[in-house]
Amino acid sequence: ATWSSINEVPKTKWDFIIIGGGTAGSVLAGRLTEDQKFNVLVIEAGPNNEGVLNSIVPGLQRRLPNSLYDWNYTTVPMKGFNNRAIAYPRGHLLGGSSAINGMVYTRGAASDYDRWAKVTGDSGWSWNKLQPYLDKQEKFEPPADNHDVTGMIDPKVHSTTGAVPVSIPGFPHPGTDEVTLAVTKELGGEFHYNLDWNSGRPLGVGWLQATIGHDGTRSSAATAYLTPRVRNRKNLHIVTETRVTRVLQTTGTRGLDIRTVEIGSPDTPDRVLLTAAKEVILAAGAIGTPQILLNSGIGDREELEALGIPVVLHNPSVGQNLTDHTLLGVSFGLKPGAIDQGPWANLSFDPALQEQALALWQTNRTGPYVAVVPADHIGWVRVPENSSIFDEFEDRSSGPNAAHIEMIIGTVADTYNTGLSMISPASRGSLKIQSNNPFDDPLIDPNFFDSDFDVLVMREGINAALRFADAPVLKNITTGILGPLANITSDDEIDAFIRNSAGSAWHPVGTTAMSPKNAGWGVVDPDLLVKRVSGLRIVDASIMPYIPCAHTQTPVYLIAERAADLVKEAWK
Ligand SMILES: Cc1cc2nc3c(=O)[nH]c(=O)nc-3n(C[C@H](O)[C@H](O)[C@H](O)COP(=O)(O)OP(=O)(O)OC[C@H]3O[C@@H](n4cnc5c(N)ncnc54)[C@H](O)[C@@H]3O)c2cc1C
Repeated sequence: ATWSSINEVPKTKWDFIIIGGGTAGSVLAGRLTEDQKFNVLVIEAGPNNEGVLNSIVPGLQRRLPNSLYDWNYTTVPMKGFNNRAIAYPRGHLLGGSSAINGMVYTRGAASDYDRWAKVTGDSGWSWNKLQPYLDKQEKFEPPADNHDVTGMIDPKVHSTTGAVPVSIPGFPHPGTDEVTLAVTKELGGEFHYNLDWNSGRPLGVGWLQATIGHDGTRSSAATAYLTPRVRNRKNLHIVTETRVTRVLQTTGTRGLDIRTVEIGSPDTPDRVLLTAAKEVILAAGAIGTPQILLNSGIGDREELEALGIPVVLHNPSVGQNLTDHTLLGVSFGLKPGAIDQGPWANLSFDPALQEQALALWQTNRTGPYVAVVPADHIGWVRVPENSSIFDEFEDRSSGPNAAHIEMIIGTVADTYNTGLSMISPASRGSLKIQSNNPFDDPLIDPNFFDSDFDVLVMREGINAALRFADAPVLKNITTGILGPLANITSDDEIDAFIRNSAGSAWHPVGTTAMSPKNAGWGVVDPDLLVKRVSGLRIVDASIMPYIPCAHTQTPVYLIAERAADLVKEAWK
């Protein structure tokens, strides 16, 4: 059942307490309670996801950041961003960030996972060994408008039997799509048509896939794994609007046995303590998880002591290695009438059209709101092999089939857009706490563009967008690049523009990274148990040692699906 106060939850013996009912937490809750002998409690800080219209209708996604369903964080000012601080949304409801995200469904390159396997010494994290978990995770369905997807995806690399409905856009944009596909034919090479970039070999341009199924509705970890049937299980209890402040040594145990969870609210000094018989599983995400560990005295000794927090375990890796992708919009003007965009061309700006789109969605799940944005393709490209970048810097991508840059391609009104993401970053940031008050916001420092490599690759991304737009079919109908890039040519000016304009793709990972079992760095072992502690596991985006060249929800789903098996195996 789902409750909204810890006082309502029946008192019982919990085998597992999951902190955070987000993307990973929902998967774990659903999978662990398949075994009736496990009694599971999920504690989620945000509200229930059920009935939250903005989270249900894909086209209303943009209303979720900076709302009640967002933690509403801001980063620290970042030097590489010319001292800009930026908003940093994180999901604050059941389903977590999967319930507020952009729904793009990407897996990255096979070599991204093989790199995890290599650095952790656990082949279980390799692309091949993770395939069964992809099968359990994905439920590929026909798109909302039922169009034939032959030639638009490779069915061999998709599962139709997993938990999370996935499809390609159910409201395509024929005029734009025709142009984009014509570019792939004209240019080929780095922009060749890739039938399915979710095959482990992403390079090229192919159709966008999203966690939106046949019903034109967002699938989140909560809608897919915490279905009404699952919530009815006697061995699953979910409590929302309840915040975990710390994890604690369990009374009567020796060594560092941490299976006790402290719940609190800023409105009262009262705290509730709950203990799990088997494990506490931290799934509070790349920001929440290290924050709870630091509040609990697990982190760098000197920094904790400076805040007056008693040190439980000295581990300077906690909160380090924060890695994220940067984003930069690059647009080209379209000649009037060059692409027939139908009646919805101004949807993004026109409230009357937005009302019509919502009405259509509500009537029969059709219209533009079955998709999140009017973009139907993604291109994945590499910096050319002969680029001088590699004279100075080592390549940070996971291998020759991994991408450095992502281009999200579509049109809005009279602009043809290539949203660029720098997805092979060298920069690493950190997550720290600013006081011993667990309710204070953490200090989030993605440290974007700390490394010049990242700026140079982003500049190469702009060059790639220019090469793309130079295809005759596009060149004929566009008026050139828009914004400041139209008037600047020197590398220094371009770099300044990048540092002044880029944002985040909202993909923070790596703040409690996994490392080999006896490594002197890292926070969790390859089985995701916290090093030098018993009873405490971490399952979420924090454990990634490297960020994949992918939007991060699918990698999190894979981590959580495998983790569920690791936990079941440990307690069978
Ligand atoms: C705006 C936005 C757009 C994105 N777009 C995409 C996209 O299009 N495609 C994609 O693949 N990825 C996208 N991502 C990234 C992706 O959604 C995340 O990487 C992924 O969902 C993270 O999963 P997680 O389980 O690690 O954390 P989350 O899903 O964030 O879950 C953490 C949960 O823990 C809860 N929690 C935190 N602290 C506490 C506490 N102290 N007590 C109790 N509960 C707590 C949170 O409320 C949350 O529910 C986007 C993210 C955002 C924010």
